[in-house]
Amino acid sequence: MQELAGLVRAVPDFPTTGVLFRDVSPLLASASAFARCIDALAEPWQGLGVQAVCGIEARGFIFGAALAQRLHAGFVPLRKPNKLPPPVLAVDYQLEYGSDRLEAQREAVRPGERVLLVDDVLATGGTLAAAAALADLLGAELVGASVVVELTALQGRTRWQQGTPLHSLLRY
Ligand SMILES: O=P(O)(O)OC[C@H]1O[C@H](OP(=O)(O)OP(=O)(O)O)[C@H](O)[C@@H]1O
Ligand SMILES: Nc1ncnc2[nH]cnc12
Repeated sequence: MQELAGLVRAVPDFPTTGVLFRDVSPLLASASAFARCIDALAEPWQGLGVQAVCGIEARGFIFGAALAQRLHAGFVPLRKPNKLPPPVLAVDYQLEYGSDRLEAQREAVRPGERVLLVDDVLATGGTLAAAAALADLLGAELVGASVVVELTALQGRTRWQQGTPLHSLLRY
């Protein structure tokens, strides 16, 4: 985990002044670190019958697609507005630096399908909470969520639903 942490770059004042951006690009660029990261993300969910991994645009797609393969699950993209053809379901949310909307195709998940949410970073928790609300709208059974980086000072975990597992690999 130490090696993975060393491959997340801290970038001050990006994308706006006052934000310390955690950049996972160096981790992705290392074949061994990326593989270890996917191993570690998959570990808590082995044997829990995850049927679909829902990755959050954009960086959540990278980790989510690889994790879906590792868990022998399908992949469902949760996308920013106006990217998916209709019919879609949508949830609006606030970010550390702005507001946004997540959309999923209405038929993307079968009712009761066991889904796992994946993203690169948990900051204020708005994105992951919106993804959980979207999974609910889709009629999915939410098994839990995994993120690579948790920014603990922003207390995003307090916006996560109690009783549903939320795993993070690296905490700052
Ligand atoms: O916990 P929160 O405060 O909601 O923030 C976390 C979200 O912010 C970033 O995404 P961003 O919207 O910047 O999009 P990107 O992945 O397309 O760069 C990150 O990838 C998470 O999805
Ligand atoms: N500080 C941060 N670094 C990387 N991604 C983020 N998403 C929200 N806040 C972020």
